[in-house]
Amino acid sequence: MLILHRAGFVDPPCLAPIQDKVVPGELLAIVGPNGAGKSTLLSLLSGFRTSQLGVVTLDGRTIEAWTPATLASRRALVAQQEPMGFDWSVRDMVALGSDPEPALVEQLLADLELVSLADRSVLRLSGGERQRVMVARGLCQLMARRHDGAPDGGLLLLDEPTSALDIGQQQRLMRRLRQLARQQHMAIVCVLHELNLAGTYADRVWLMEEGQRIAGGPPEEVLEPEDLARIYRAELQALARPDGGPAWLALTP
Ligand SMILES: Nc1ncnc2c1ncn2[C@@H]1O[C@H](COP(=O)(O)OP(=O)(O)OP(=O)(O)O)[C@@H](O)[C@H]1O
Repeated sequence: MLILHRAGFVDPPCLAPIQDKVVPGELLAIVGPNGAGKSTLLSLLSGFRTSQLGVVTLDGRTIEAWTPATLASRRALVAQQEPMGFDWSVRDMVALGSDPEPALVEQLLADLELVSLADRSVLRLSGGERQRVMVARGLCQLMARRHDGAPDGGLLLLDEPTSALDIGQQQRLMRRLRQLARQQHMAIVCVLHELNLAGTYADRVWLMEEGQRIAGGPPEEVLEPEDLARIYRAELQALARPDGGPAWLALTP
């Protein structure tokens, strides 16, 4: 489990202290306008930047105390627009750095709808295909390196994983991530711009504004149409859902 103990940054990009945890089995969405600090927060959660205020602990140890190799077995970060590097095949890219069982790679290729592309060079993919390859690679990193004593499925951090996906791919990816969080007992954190995806699939939502997490909780509590219209400076129409979940949000013409 990852716990933020009033962790944050004072040097730019700044992040006001956050006290919260990310729990195995949950899908957590981070939302907020451009420049609100979502990627900055991911750099804190991943340990790529060290907290300058409180501390971040993973499985009870400060994140800096982990060696790179053991940390890589417990958390994976898929950044926005990761470089593809060399002329690897999709299958090799998914497995890169993880030494997985071949069956795991084939399973992930099937899960992310990449089977027909498995032997193609990653340099010859569309934007959405590339995005799914990098999500599969992040999952492979955690699932291949899982050791017997691991308390849970680890922490997967995804920065805008749906930004290049069509609506069908968005739906299938978000459903699969939610299912993997449950089945693998994995904590999955997604930065999302599409608020309806956060409202539909996330167990909890953190809302960022100007370097602060201003709300955190179940989607129906955090995704308040009036607050969102103000924060995003957008004119929104809120449509009630029959199941009583958070309202669907549409842009007014
Ligand atoms: N190295 C840096 N030095 C100073 N400020 C930075 C640096 N990197 C980012 N920033 C600023 O910090 C703020 C937060 O950036 P961040 O990338 O976390 O936002 P974001 O919420 O992920 O935005 P987006 O939705 O556009 O991806 C922005 O105002 C950005 O300009």
